Amino acid sequence: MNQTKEQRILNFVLQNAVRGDPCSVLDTIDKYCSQKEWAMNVGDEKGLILDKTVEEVNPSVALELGTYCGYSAVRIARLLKAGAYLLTVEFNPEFAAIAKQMIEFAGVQDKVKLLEGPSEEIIPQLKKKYEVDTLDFVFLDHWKDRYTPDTILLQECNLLRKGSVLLADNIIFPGAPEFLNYIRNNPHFQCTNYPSHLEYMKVGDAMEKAVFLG
Ligand SMILES: Cn1ncc2cc([C@H](O)c3cccc(CNC(=O)c4cc(-c5ccc(F)cc5)cc(O)c4O)c3)ccc21
Ligand SMILES: [Mg+2]
Repeated sequence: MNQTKEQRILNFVLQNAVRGDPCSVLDTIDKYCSQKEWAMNVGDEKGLILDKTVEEVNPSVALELGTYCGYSAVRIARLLKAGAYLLTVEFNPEFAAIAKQMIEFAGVQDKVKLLEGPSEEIIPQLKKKYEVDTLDFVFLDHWKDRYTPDTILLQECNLLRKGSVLLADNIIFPGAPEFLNYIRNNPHFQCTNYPSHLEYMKVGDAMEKAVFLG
């Protein structure tokens, strides 16, 4: 049976990265996806913006929407303080299986809880089923037309508190115009744009940070 691209990425990591070393896993994925097969990981350039935001927020509880192969889950988890954790949501079972192995190989499995299912189902379960009070940090990287409804759902479920930080990928490419319009015209959010480039390409992209004002 032919391997999927995501399986090829995982195998390249298992054979070339250092087990238990998150940075080596990230570097190995970036090497494969820039030299062999492009894939929609946040990548090394936008990854630095993600790193700086996570370090600035220093979250106790973080949420990621769109795990894919686990690249940004590893990227976020490696920066979390003792006792802090990341909940990452993936609805595609193949991607979830790859990400689980990627996260375990990187050695960050104790800091990451991979939740399988669509965000619109998982978000309303976070308080009762996953014992979340509020979220300190949310990374949005799933379907771009879901950024706005899920941001609204997070507010409706009282999962944001004054100072909660959202960071959204792909504001320019593929683009999230409806989200940009929603969040920038919403008085409950303070927005900052971070111009960058599409992962592994010379194409322009950007990330948008939105701080919830309560
Ligand atoms: C509801 N729900 N709940 C959980 C959940 C999880 C998923 C999956 O993880 C998933 C699957 C497919 C696509 C995405 C979104 N990502 C993208 O579409 C993207 C595209 C490109 C790009 C750029 C240039 C191209 F030419 C083509 C694609 C660059 C990027 O960085 C991306 O993030 C996410 C989906 C819906 C989900
Ligand atoms: Mg993305």
